[in-house]
Amino acid sequence: MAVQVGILGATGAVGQRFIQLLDGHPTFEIAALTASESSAGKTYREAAKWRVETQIPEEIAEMEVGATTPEAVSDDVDLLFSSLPSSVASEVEPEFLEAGHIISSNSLNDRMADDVPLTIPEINPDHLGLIEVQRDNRGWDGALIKNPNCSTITMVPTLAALDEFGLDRVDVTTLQAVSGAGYSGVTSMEIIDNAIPHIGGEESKMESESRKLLGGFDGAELSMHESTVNASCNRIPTLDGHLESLFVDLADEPTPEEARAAMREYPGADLPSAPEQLIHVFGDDEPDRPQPRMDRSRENGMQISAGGVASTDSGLKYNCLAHNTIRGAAGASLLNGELLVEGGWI
Ligand SMILES: N[C@@H](CC=O)C(=O)O
Repeated sequence: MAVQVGILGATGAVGQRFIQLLDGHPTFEIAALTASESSAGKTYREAAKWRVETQIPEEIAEMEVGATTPEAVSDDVDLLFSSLPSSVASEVEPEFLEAGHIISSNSLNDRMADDVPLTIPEINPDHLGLIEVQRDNRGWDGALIKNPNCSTITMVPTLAALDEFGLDRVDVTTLQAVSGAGYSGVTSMEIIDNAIPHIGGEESKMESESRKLLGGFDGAELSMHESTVNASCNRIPTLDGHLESLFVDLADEPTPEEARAAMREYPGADLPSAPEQLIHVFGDDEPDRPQPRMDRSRENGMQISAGGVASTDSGLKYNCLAHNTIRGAAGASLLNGELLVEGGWI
């Protein structure tokens, strides 16, 4: 049986990635597309300036776009994906939740709320149990689940793999693609021949979300992971794919070989859109990988890459990379939607 899904904020950059990733999905069928009032009533083709490298699926191009209100979305829709700007999402998502909808959201609001699961299916699927706590607290029948920010998703799988060695401290510097800022987020005059050493709010997101993802859940409450995470975030003129350089302190001082093996062997998830292998790890013979253009599309853009693993005085250093608008945004919400189905929440 197909699961009927809707996309809130379907015309934006991440909304378009949802449409691309849902095309041909084995269980999810798009039944609703919403956008701002000015797009409501138009066909998707009229409402959206399509910017993804594949074509708009024909049946989606002709679908009518609705307003982003619970009244405009049929009760038959089983799952909503949200890629709304957080200022809109913080107003509108509660209205859908009170109307009983289940939302897998990429938006920033509520990611750090104590009763909202922030999940990466391969890392902390057990945190979905927070939905019961959320329903008790908020008194709604719906459910809200969030995925982390793209730059957090890029590094956390590698940290989860290394945590078996006792993760104490992480210092990360990012080189983030322009698509992370959304369409026209950074102008060509600002970014060509340049790098911008500031992305508003990004550092604190990486520092807090990563510790929630790696933290524990005892069935009632979450606890944050005890490590210290320091982030420095930079915008560079790549189109897609966030590259990050990490220095990590690990209590057990693994060798680079042991660290590479832990990352390679870290288990994936048995979900339709999950990569076969979560982390692709480059060896010493390819010290210049991963690279955004070469490695962001591995396993349909859903795989994380790591490389350059080497020892330091207090631990290890390495680089990692992920496709920010696929694995780091729409693909992350999609996987969380698949996790909700697998867990019987839908
Ligand atoms: N906040 C991120 C979004 C991810 O792609 C960024 O600015 O890059």
